[in-house]
Amino acid sequence: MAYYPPLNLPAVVVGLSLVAVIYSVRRRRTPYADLTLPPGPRRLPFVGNLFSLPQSHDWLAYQKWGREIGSDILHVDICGSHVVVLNSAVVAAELFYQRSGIYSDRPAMSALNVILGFDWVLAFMPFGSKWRGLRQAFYDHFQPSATLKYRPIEERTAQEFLRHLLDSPDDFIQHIKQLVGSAIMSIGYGIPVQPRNDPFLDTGTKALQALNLASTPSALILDVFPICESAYTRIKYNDEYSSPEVTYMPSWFPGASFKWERKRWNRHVVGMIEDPFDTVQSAVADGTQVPCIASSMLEGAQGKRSGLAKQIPANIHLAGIDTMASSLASFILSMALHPDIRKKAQQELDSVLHGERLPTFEDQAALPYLDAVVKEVLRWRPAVPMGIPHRLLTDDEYQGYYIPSGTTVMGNVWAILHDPSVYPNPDQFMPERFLDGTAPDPDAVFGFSRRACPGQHMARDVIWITAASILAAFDITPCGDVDASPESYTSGIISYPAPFRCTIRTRSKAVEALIVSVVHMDL
Ligand code: HEM
Repeated sequence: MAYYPPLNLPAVVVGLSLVAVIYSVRRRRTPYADLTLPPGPRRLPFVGNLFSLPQSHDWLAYQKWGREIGSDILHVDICGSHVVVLNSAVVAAELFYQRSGIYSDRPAMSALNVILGFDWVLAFMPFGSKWRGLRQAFYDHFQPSATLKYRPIEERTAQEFLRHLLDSPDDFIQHIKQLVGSAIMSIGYGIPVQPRNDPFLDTGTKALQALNLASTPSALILDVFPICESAYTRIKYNDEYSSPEVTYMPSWFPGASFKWERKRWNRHVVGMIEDPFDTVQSAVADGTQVPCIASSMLEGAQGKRSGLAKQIPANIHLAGIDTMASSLASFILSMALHPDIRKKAQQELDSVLHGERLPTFEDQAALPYLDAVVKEVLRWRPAVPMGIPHRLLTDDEYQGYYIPSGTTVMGNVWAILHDPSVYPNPDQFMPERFLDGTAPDPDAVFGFSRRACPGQHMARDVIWITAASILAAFDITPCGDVDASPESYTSGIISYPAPFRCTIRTRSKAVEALIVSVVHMDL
């Protein structure tokens, strides 16, 4: 549940008005002065759209505004700070892909980067040399051919998940988190996780709570102020992580309540990157380490020198855990609500496995319908529906509109994947759309261009093998009324289904025996 700290309203208005004046003076000096900004909702003087910003489910509000205005590019003004929202695949391609050199930066996200200490997170780093180095190292471990190495771990964790489901099917959400956490900790650190209250996963959960907290509108207001811009510039160009501007900011300053939040959350943010890495270092020293990304990087000179060995696995943990858990929860929800689709996917699985074994990645080519089901889950309920904001590096002109340097540019993943001209009847769950070649793959779910999710191949694999394993072994039916409406999902960077109940039963005694025989040795 997001927590919104109280705002000091008069201070907000005075501060923001000052910023608005600065921005309007800046604007008049540009060669784009005659062009208009993209269309958007009506703005008030100085504060712009500050008071009409969506309070929740931004992706739905921006989709609606776009339809009302009749434009798939929208402009929103927050006290002179510009936000542009892209509601279609075409505009996202033309800006994010064709002009990637200027549309791949990130906004300052001061509450996250400067105050809470998330400056090691690739997803929040400015477009620059530090980002490039980490992204390249990430790519080395997560390009398609490299991710094949992780498949045995993913198959094993999916089988363990079946065993947990067999023991306590009602706790399926807890088991999903355990499954994803187990895969990530094995691949990243070679560390097995505890069945309950695992210390590393618990620290990660708290750090992710802090992340949600610092992504609320009141925290993002910090970015409107030049003082934060200055702190950000130091980080960007001088590789500095301390920021006196923010540290000495008075407590009445809008958004500054996050300074005090630092005390509460920073130890979890730091613990998430330090604790498992310390464990790996000790195990390497005494020769007991299991091969994993952290240990392989520690063996390489580059990883040792630059801290990459610490940052890469922590980034997998932070970026991978809730995103994959959300998608798997949506998969279970979609299967509970669509028994015909579930049965069709199970028939396909039965024709390949004959009830004699559990699925492996070798079966993937023979299961096109299941593949389409997984794509439809990603499209129907995208885990990061508003994407992660990009930032424009220079002034730009598009379709006769002026887009100022520093604009925050959001690809509305939800609107793109629910565009009826690309995905007819977008609100319906219809895997068939991916079988007849009419619908493009829902790649936007993983973001755009140079910032697109580098973990997407692993994510697709984990979701696929888990979906195949569940359907091979279990029937899923709803318990009472289940609400899967877009509004029932949580708001925030990562969106999850509201808690729901369903009945998960093994399909036969034979498959039950199969699960026990495959997994009992590992538990
Ligand atoms: C269903 C699962 C996932 C979804 C829906 C997802 C989605 C996204 C999205 C939308 C972005 C932002 C892209 C942009 O800015 O345009 C992103 C970035 C990122 N993702 Fe994922 N992700 C998933 C799983 C993973 C996993 C498993 C990992 C790690 C192995 C990962 C690592 C990252 C990283 C490091 C970034 C930052 C990239 C950058 O800023 O350069 N993600 N992801």
